[in-house]
Amino acid sequence: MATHRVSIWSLLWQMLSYAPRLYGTDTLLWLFIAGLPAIPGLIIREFFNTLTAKSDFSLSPWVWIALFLATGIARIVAILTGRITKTQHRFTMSALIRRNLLAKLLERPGGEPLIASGKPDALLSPGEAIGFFRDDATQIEDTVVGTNEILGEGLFAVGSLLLLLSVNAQITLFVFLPLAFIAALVHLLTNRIKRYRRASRQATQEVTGLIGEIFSAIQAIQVAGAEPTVLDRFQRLCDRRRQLMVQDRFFSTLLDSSFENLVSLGTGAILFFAARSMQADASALSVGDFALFVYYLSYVTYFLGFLGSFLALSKQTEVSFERMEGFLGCEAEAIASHHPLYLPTLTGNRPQLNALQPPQACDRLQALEALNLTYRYPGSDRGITDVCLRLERGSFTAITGPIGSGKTTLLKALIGLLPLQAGEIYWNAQKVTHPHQFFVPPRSAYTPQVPQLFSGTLRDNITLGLNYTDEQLQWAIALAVFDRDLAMMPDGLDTVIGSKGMRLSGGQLQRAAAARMFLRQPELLVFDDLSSALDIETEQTLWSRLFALTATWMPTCLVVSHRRTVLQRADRIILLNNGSVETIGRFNDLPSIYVH
Ligand SMILES: Nc1ncnc2c1ncn2[C@@H]1O[C@H](COP(=O)(O)OP(=O)(O)OP(=O)(O)O)[C@@H](O)[C@H]1O
Repeated sequence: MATHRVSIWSLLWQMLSYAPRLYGTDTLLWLFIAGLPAIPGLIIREFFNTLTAKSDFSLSPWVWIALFLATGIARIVAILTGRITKTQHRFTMSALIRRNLLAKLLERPGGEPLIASGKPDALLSPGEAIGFFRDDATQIEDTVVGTNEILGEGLFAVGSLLLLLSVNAQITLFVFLPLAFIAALVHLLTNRIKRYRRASRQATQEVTGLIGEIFSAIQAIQVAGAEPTVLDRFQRLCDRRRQLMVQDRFFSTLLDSSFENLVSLGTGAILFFAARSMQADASALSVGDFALFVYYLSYVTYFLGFLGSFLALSKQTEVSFERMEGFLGCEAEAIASHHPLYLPTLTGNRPQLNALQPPQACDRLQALEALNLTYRYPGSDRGITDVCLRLERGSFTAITGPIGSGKTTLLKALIGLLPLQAGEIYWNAQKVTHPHQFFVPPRSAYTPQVPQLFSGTLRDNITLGLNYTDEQLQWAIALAVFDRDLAMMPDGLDTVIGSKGMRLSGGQLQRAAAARMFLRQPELLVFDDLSSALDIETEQTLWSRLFALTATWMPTCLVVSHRRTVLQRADRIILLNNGSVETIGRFNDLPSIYVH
């Protein structure tokens, strides 16, 4: 969990030092874009002074007009180029945030529920989590890329201010009046700015979450005839979001317009005093000086309004970082940390990603021991308590027990998909300190009750991008008893299996996921209820093929099952009840009610 708050400015600095050359080029261009309008002011002064015969240059007014147009064209070219660098920098910034968010999410134990703001009762659906990748990443992107615009505008505002001071210092000092008001206003309203932003983000998250749930449960909604109820809830959430978004936007716009009005009032006051001073002493300000004053004043005042909006934006960006800290349970610096992104460069070069290599062999599993494993789901007393188990090399251990007795929780806690609240795990008598990083191929592989497959080809789903030969693939597929199914697929391994593997049956999904495990030849195979999707014969064939291999590869198996044939085959059975071990033994040791 985040322990100290890092300042938003230090985070922005961290972000913009990620691509210094790109940022530098973009900043230069924006200095140009912001600075070029300063030149017409001087031209205008000389133009008017030429007309009133007070110019030091004896040039025709047409020369000034031509120069005026040339500056305009130069600015258009700078803006066009600046747009290219700005776009590149913009997407680099949000890509870095998204990359870090994803990396942090993948570092977490995979089975741990997603929670917002570190509160166990604020569970998040995957749809809700998308808000961090979309809205918060974009918010940060906007602020980072806004820094060089504010820098450009600021630099030239300071230049203009110096010029104004040289023309008439007394009048110019009034410029600082609106600035003081703006700073005070932002300071005073910081909490409110952040509160409104938090509420609107939360409401958006809820709507996105419900959309995600509706899409994943569309069939269940139709079967239950729940469309009106779901739509009603959707409408209520949308209404709430509308109100909170309007509140947030209204407040931001109100702030922006307050800044502009403050600035306009300041401008009015300055012009009033300038006019009075001209009336009192005609030599104090020439017509050209007055024109120059008006021109540069708008330049300074525009910056003041912009600065006010940027300060408010930075407060809203603080909310984005705080939300991400709460969601990921890490410091904000980690969210802005530097890592390669492999994005195409401005010149179109696309950096090459290193090809992923299959996992290398690890130390052989001789014995896996777990002592007093305990995990209870956040905000409930359900889970597992003080579970001990020992798996010997090449053994076949089955976990069984009534529905909800904690079988899945035990598997997940053992292999680090859920963070342990108590207990210890030993691999060959060595303590495992980070199970979620340790129990991955080639040490261990796991197939959950509902395996996760992705839209793509069968080959991609089994290899997951690693370099395996077709021969290795065919071997793993045959081992998973998927060979006959594959033979009937017209495109073979290149068959596209649809979103989440929806074109496969439940049994095919399970066996495709099993092939993915076998391909990596892990020391430990963990299956959660393979029996639920396979008929007895197919499951028997799978185990027989697996055990026939012991000469080349001797995996240790830990499986959840209720099936009699599996329990009879098991070297050891762990019977769970209500989250605790009731019996450990062999098939004949089980109480008769558990033997189907
Ligand atoms: N994410 C969760 N949040 C809160 N409670 C949960 C969560 N997941 C599971 N539980 C509860 O923890 C207990 C153990 O669940 P678990 O899924 O481990 O049981 P199981 O024995 O695998 O059940 P089944 O045979 O139905 O697969 C159950 O009472 C369940 O309701």
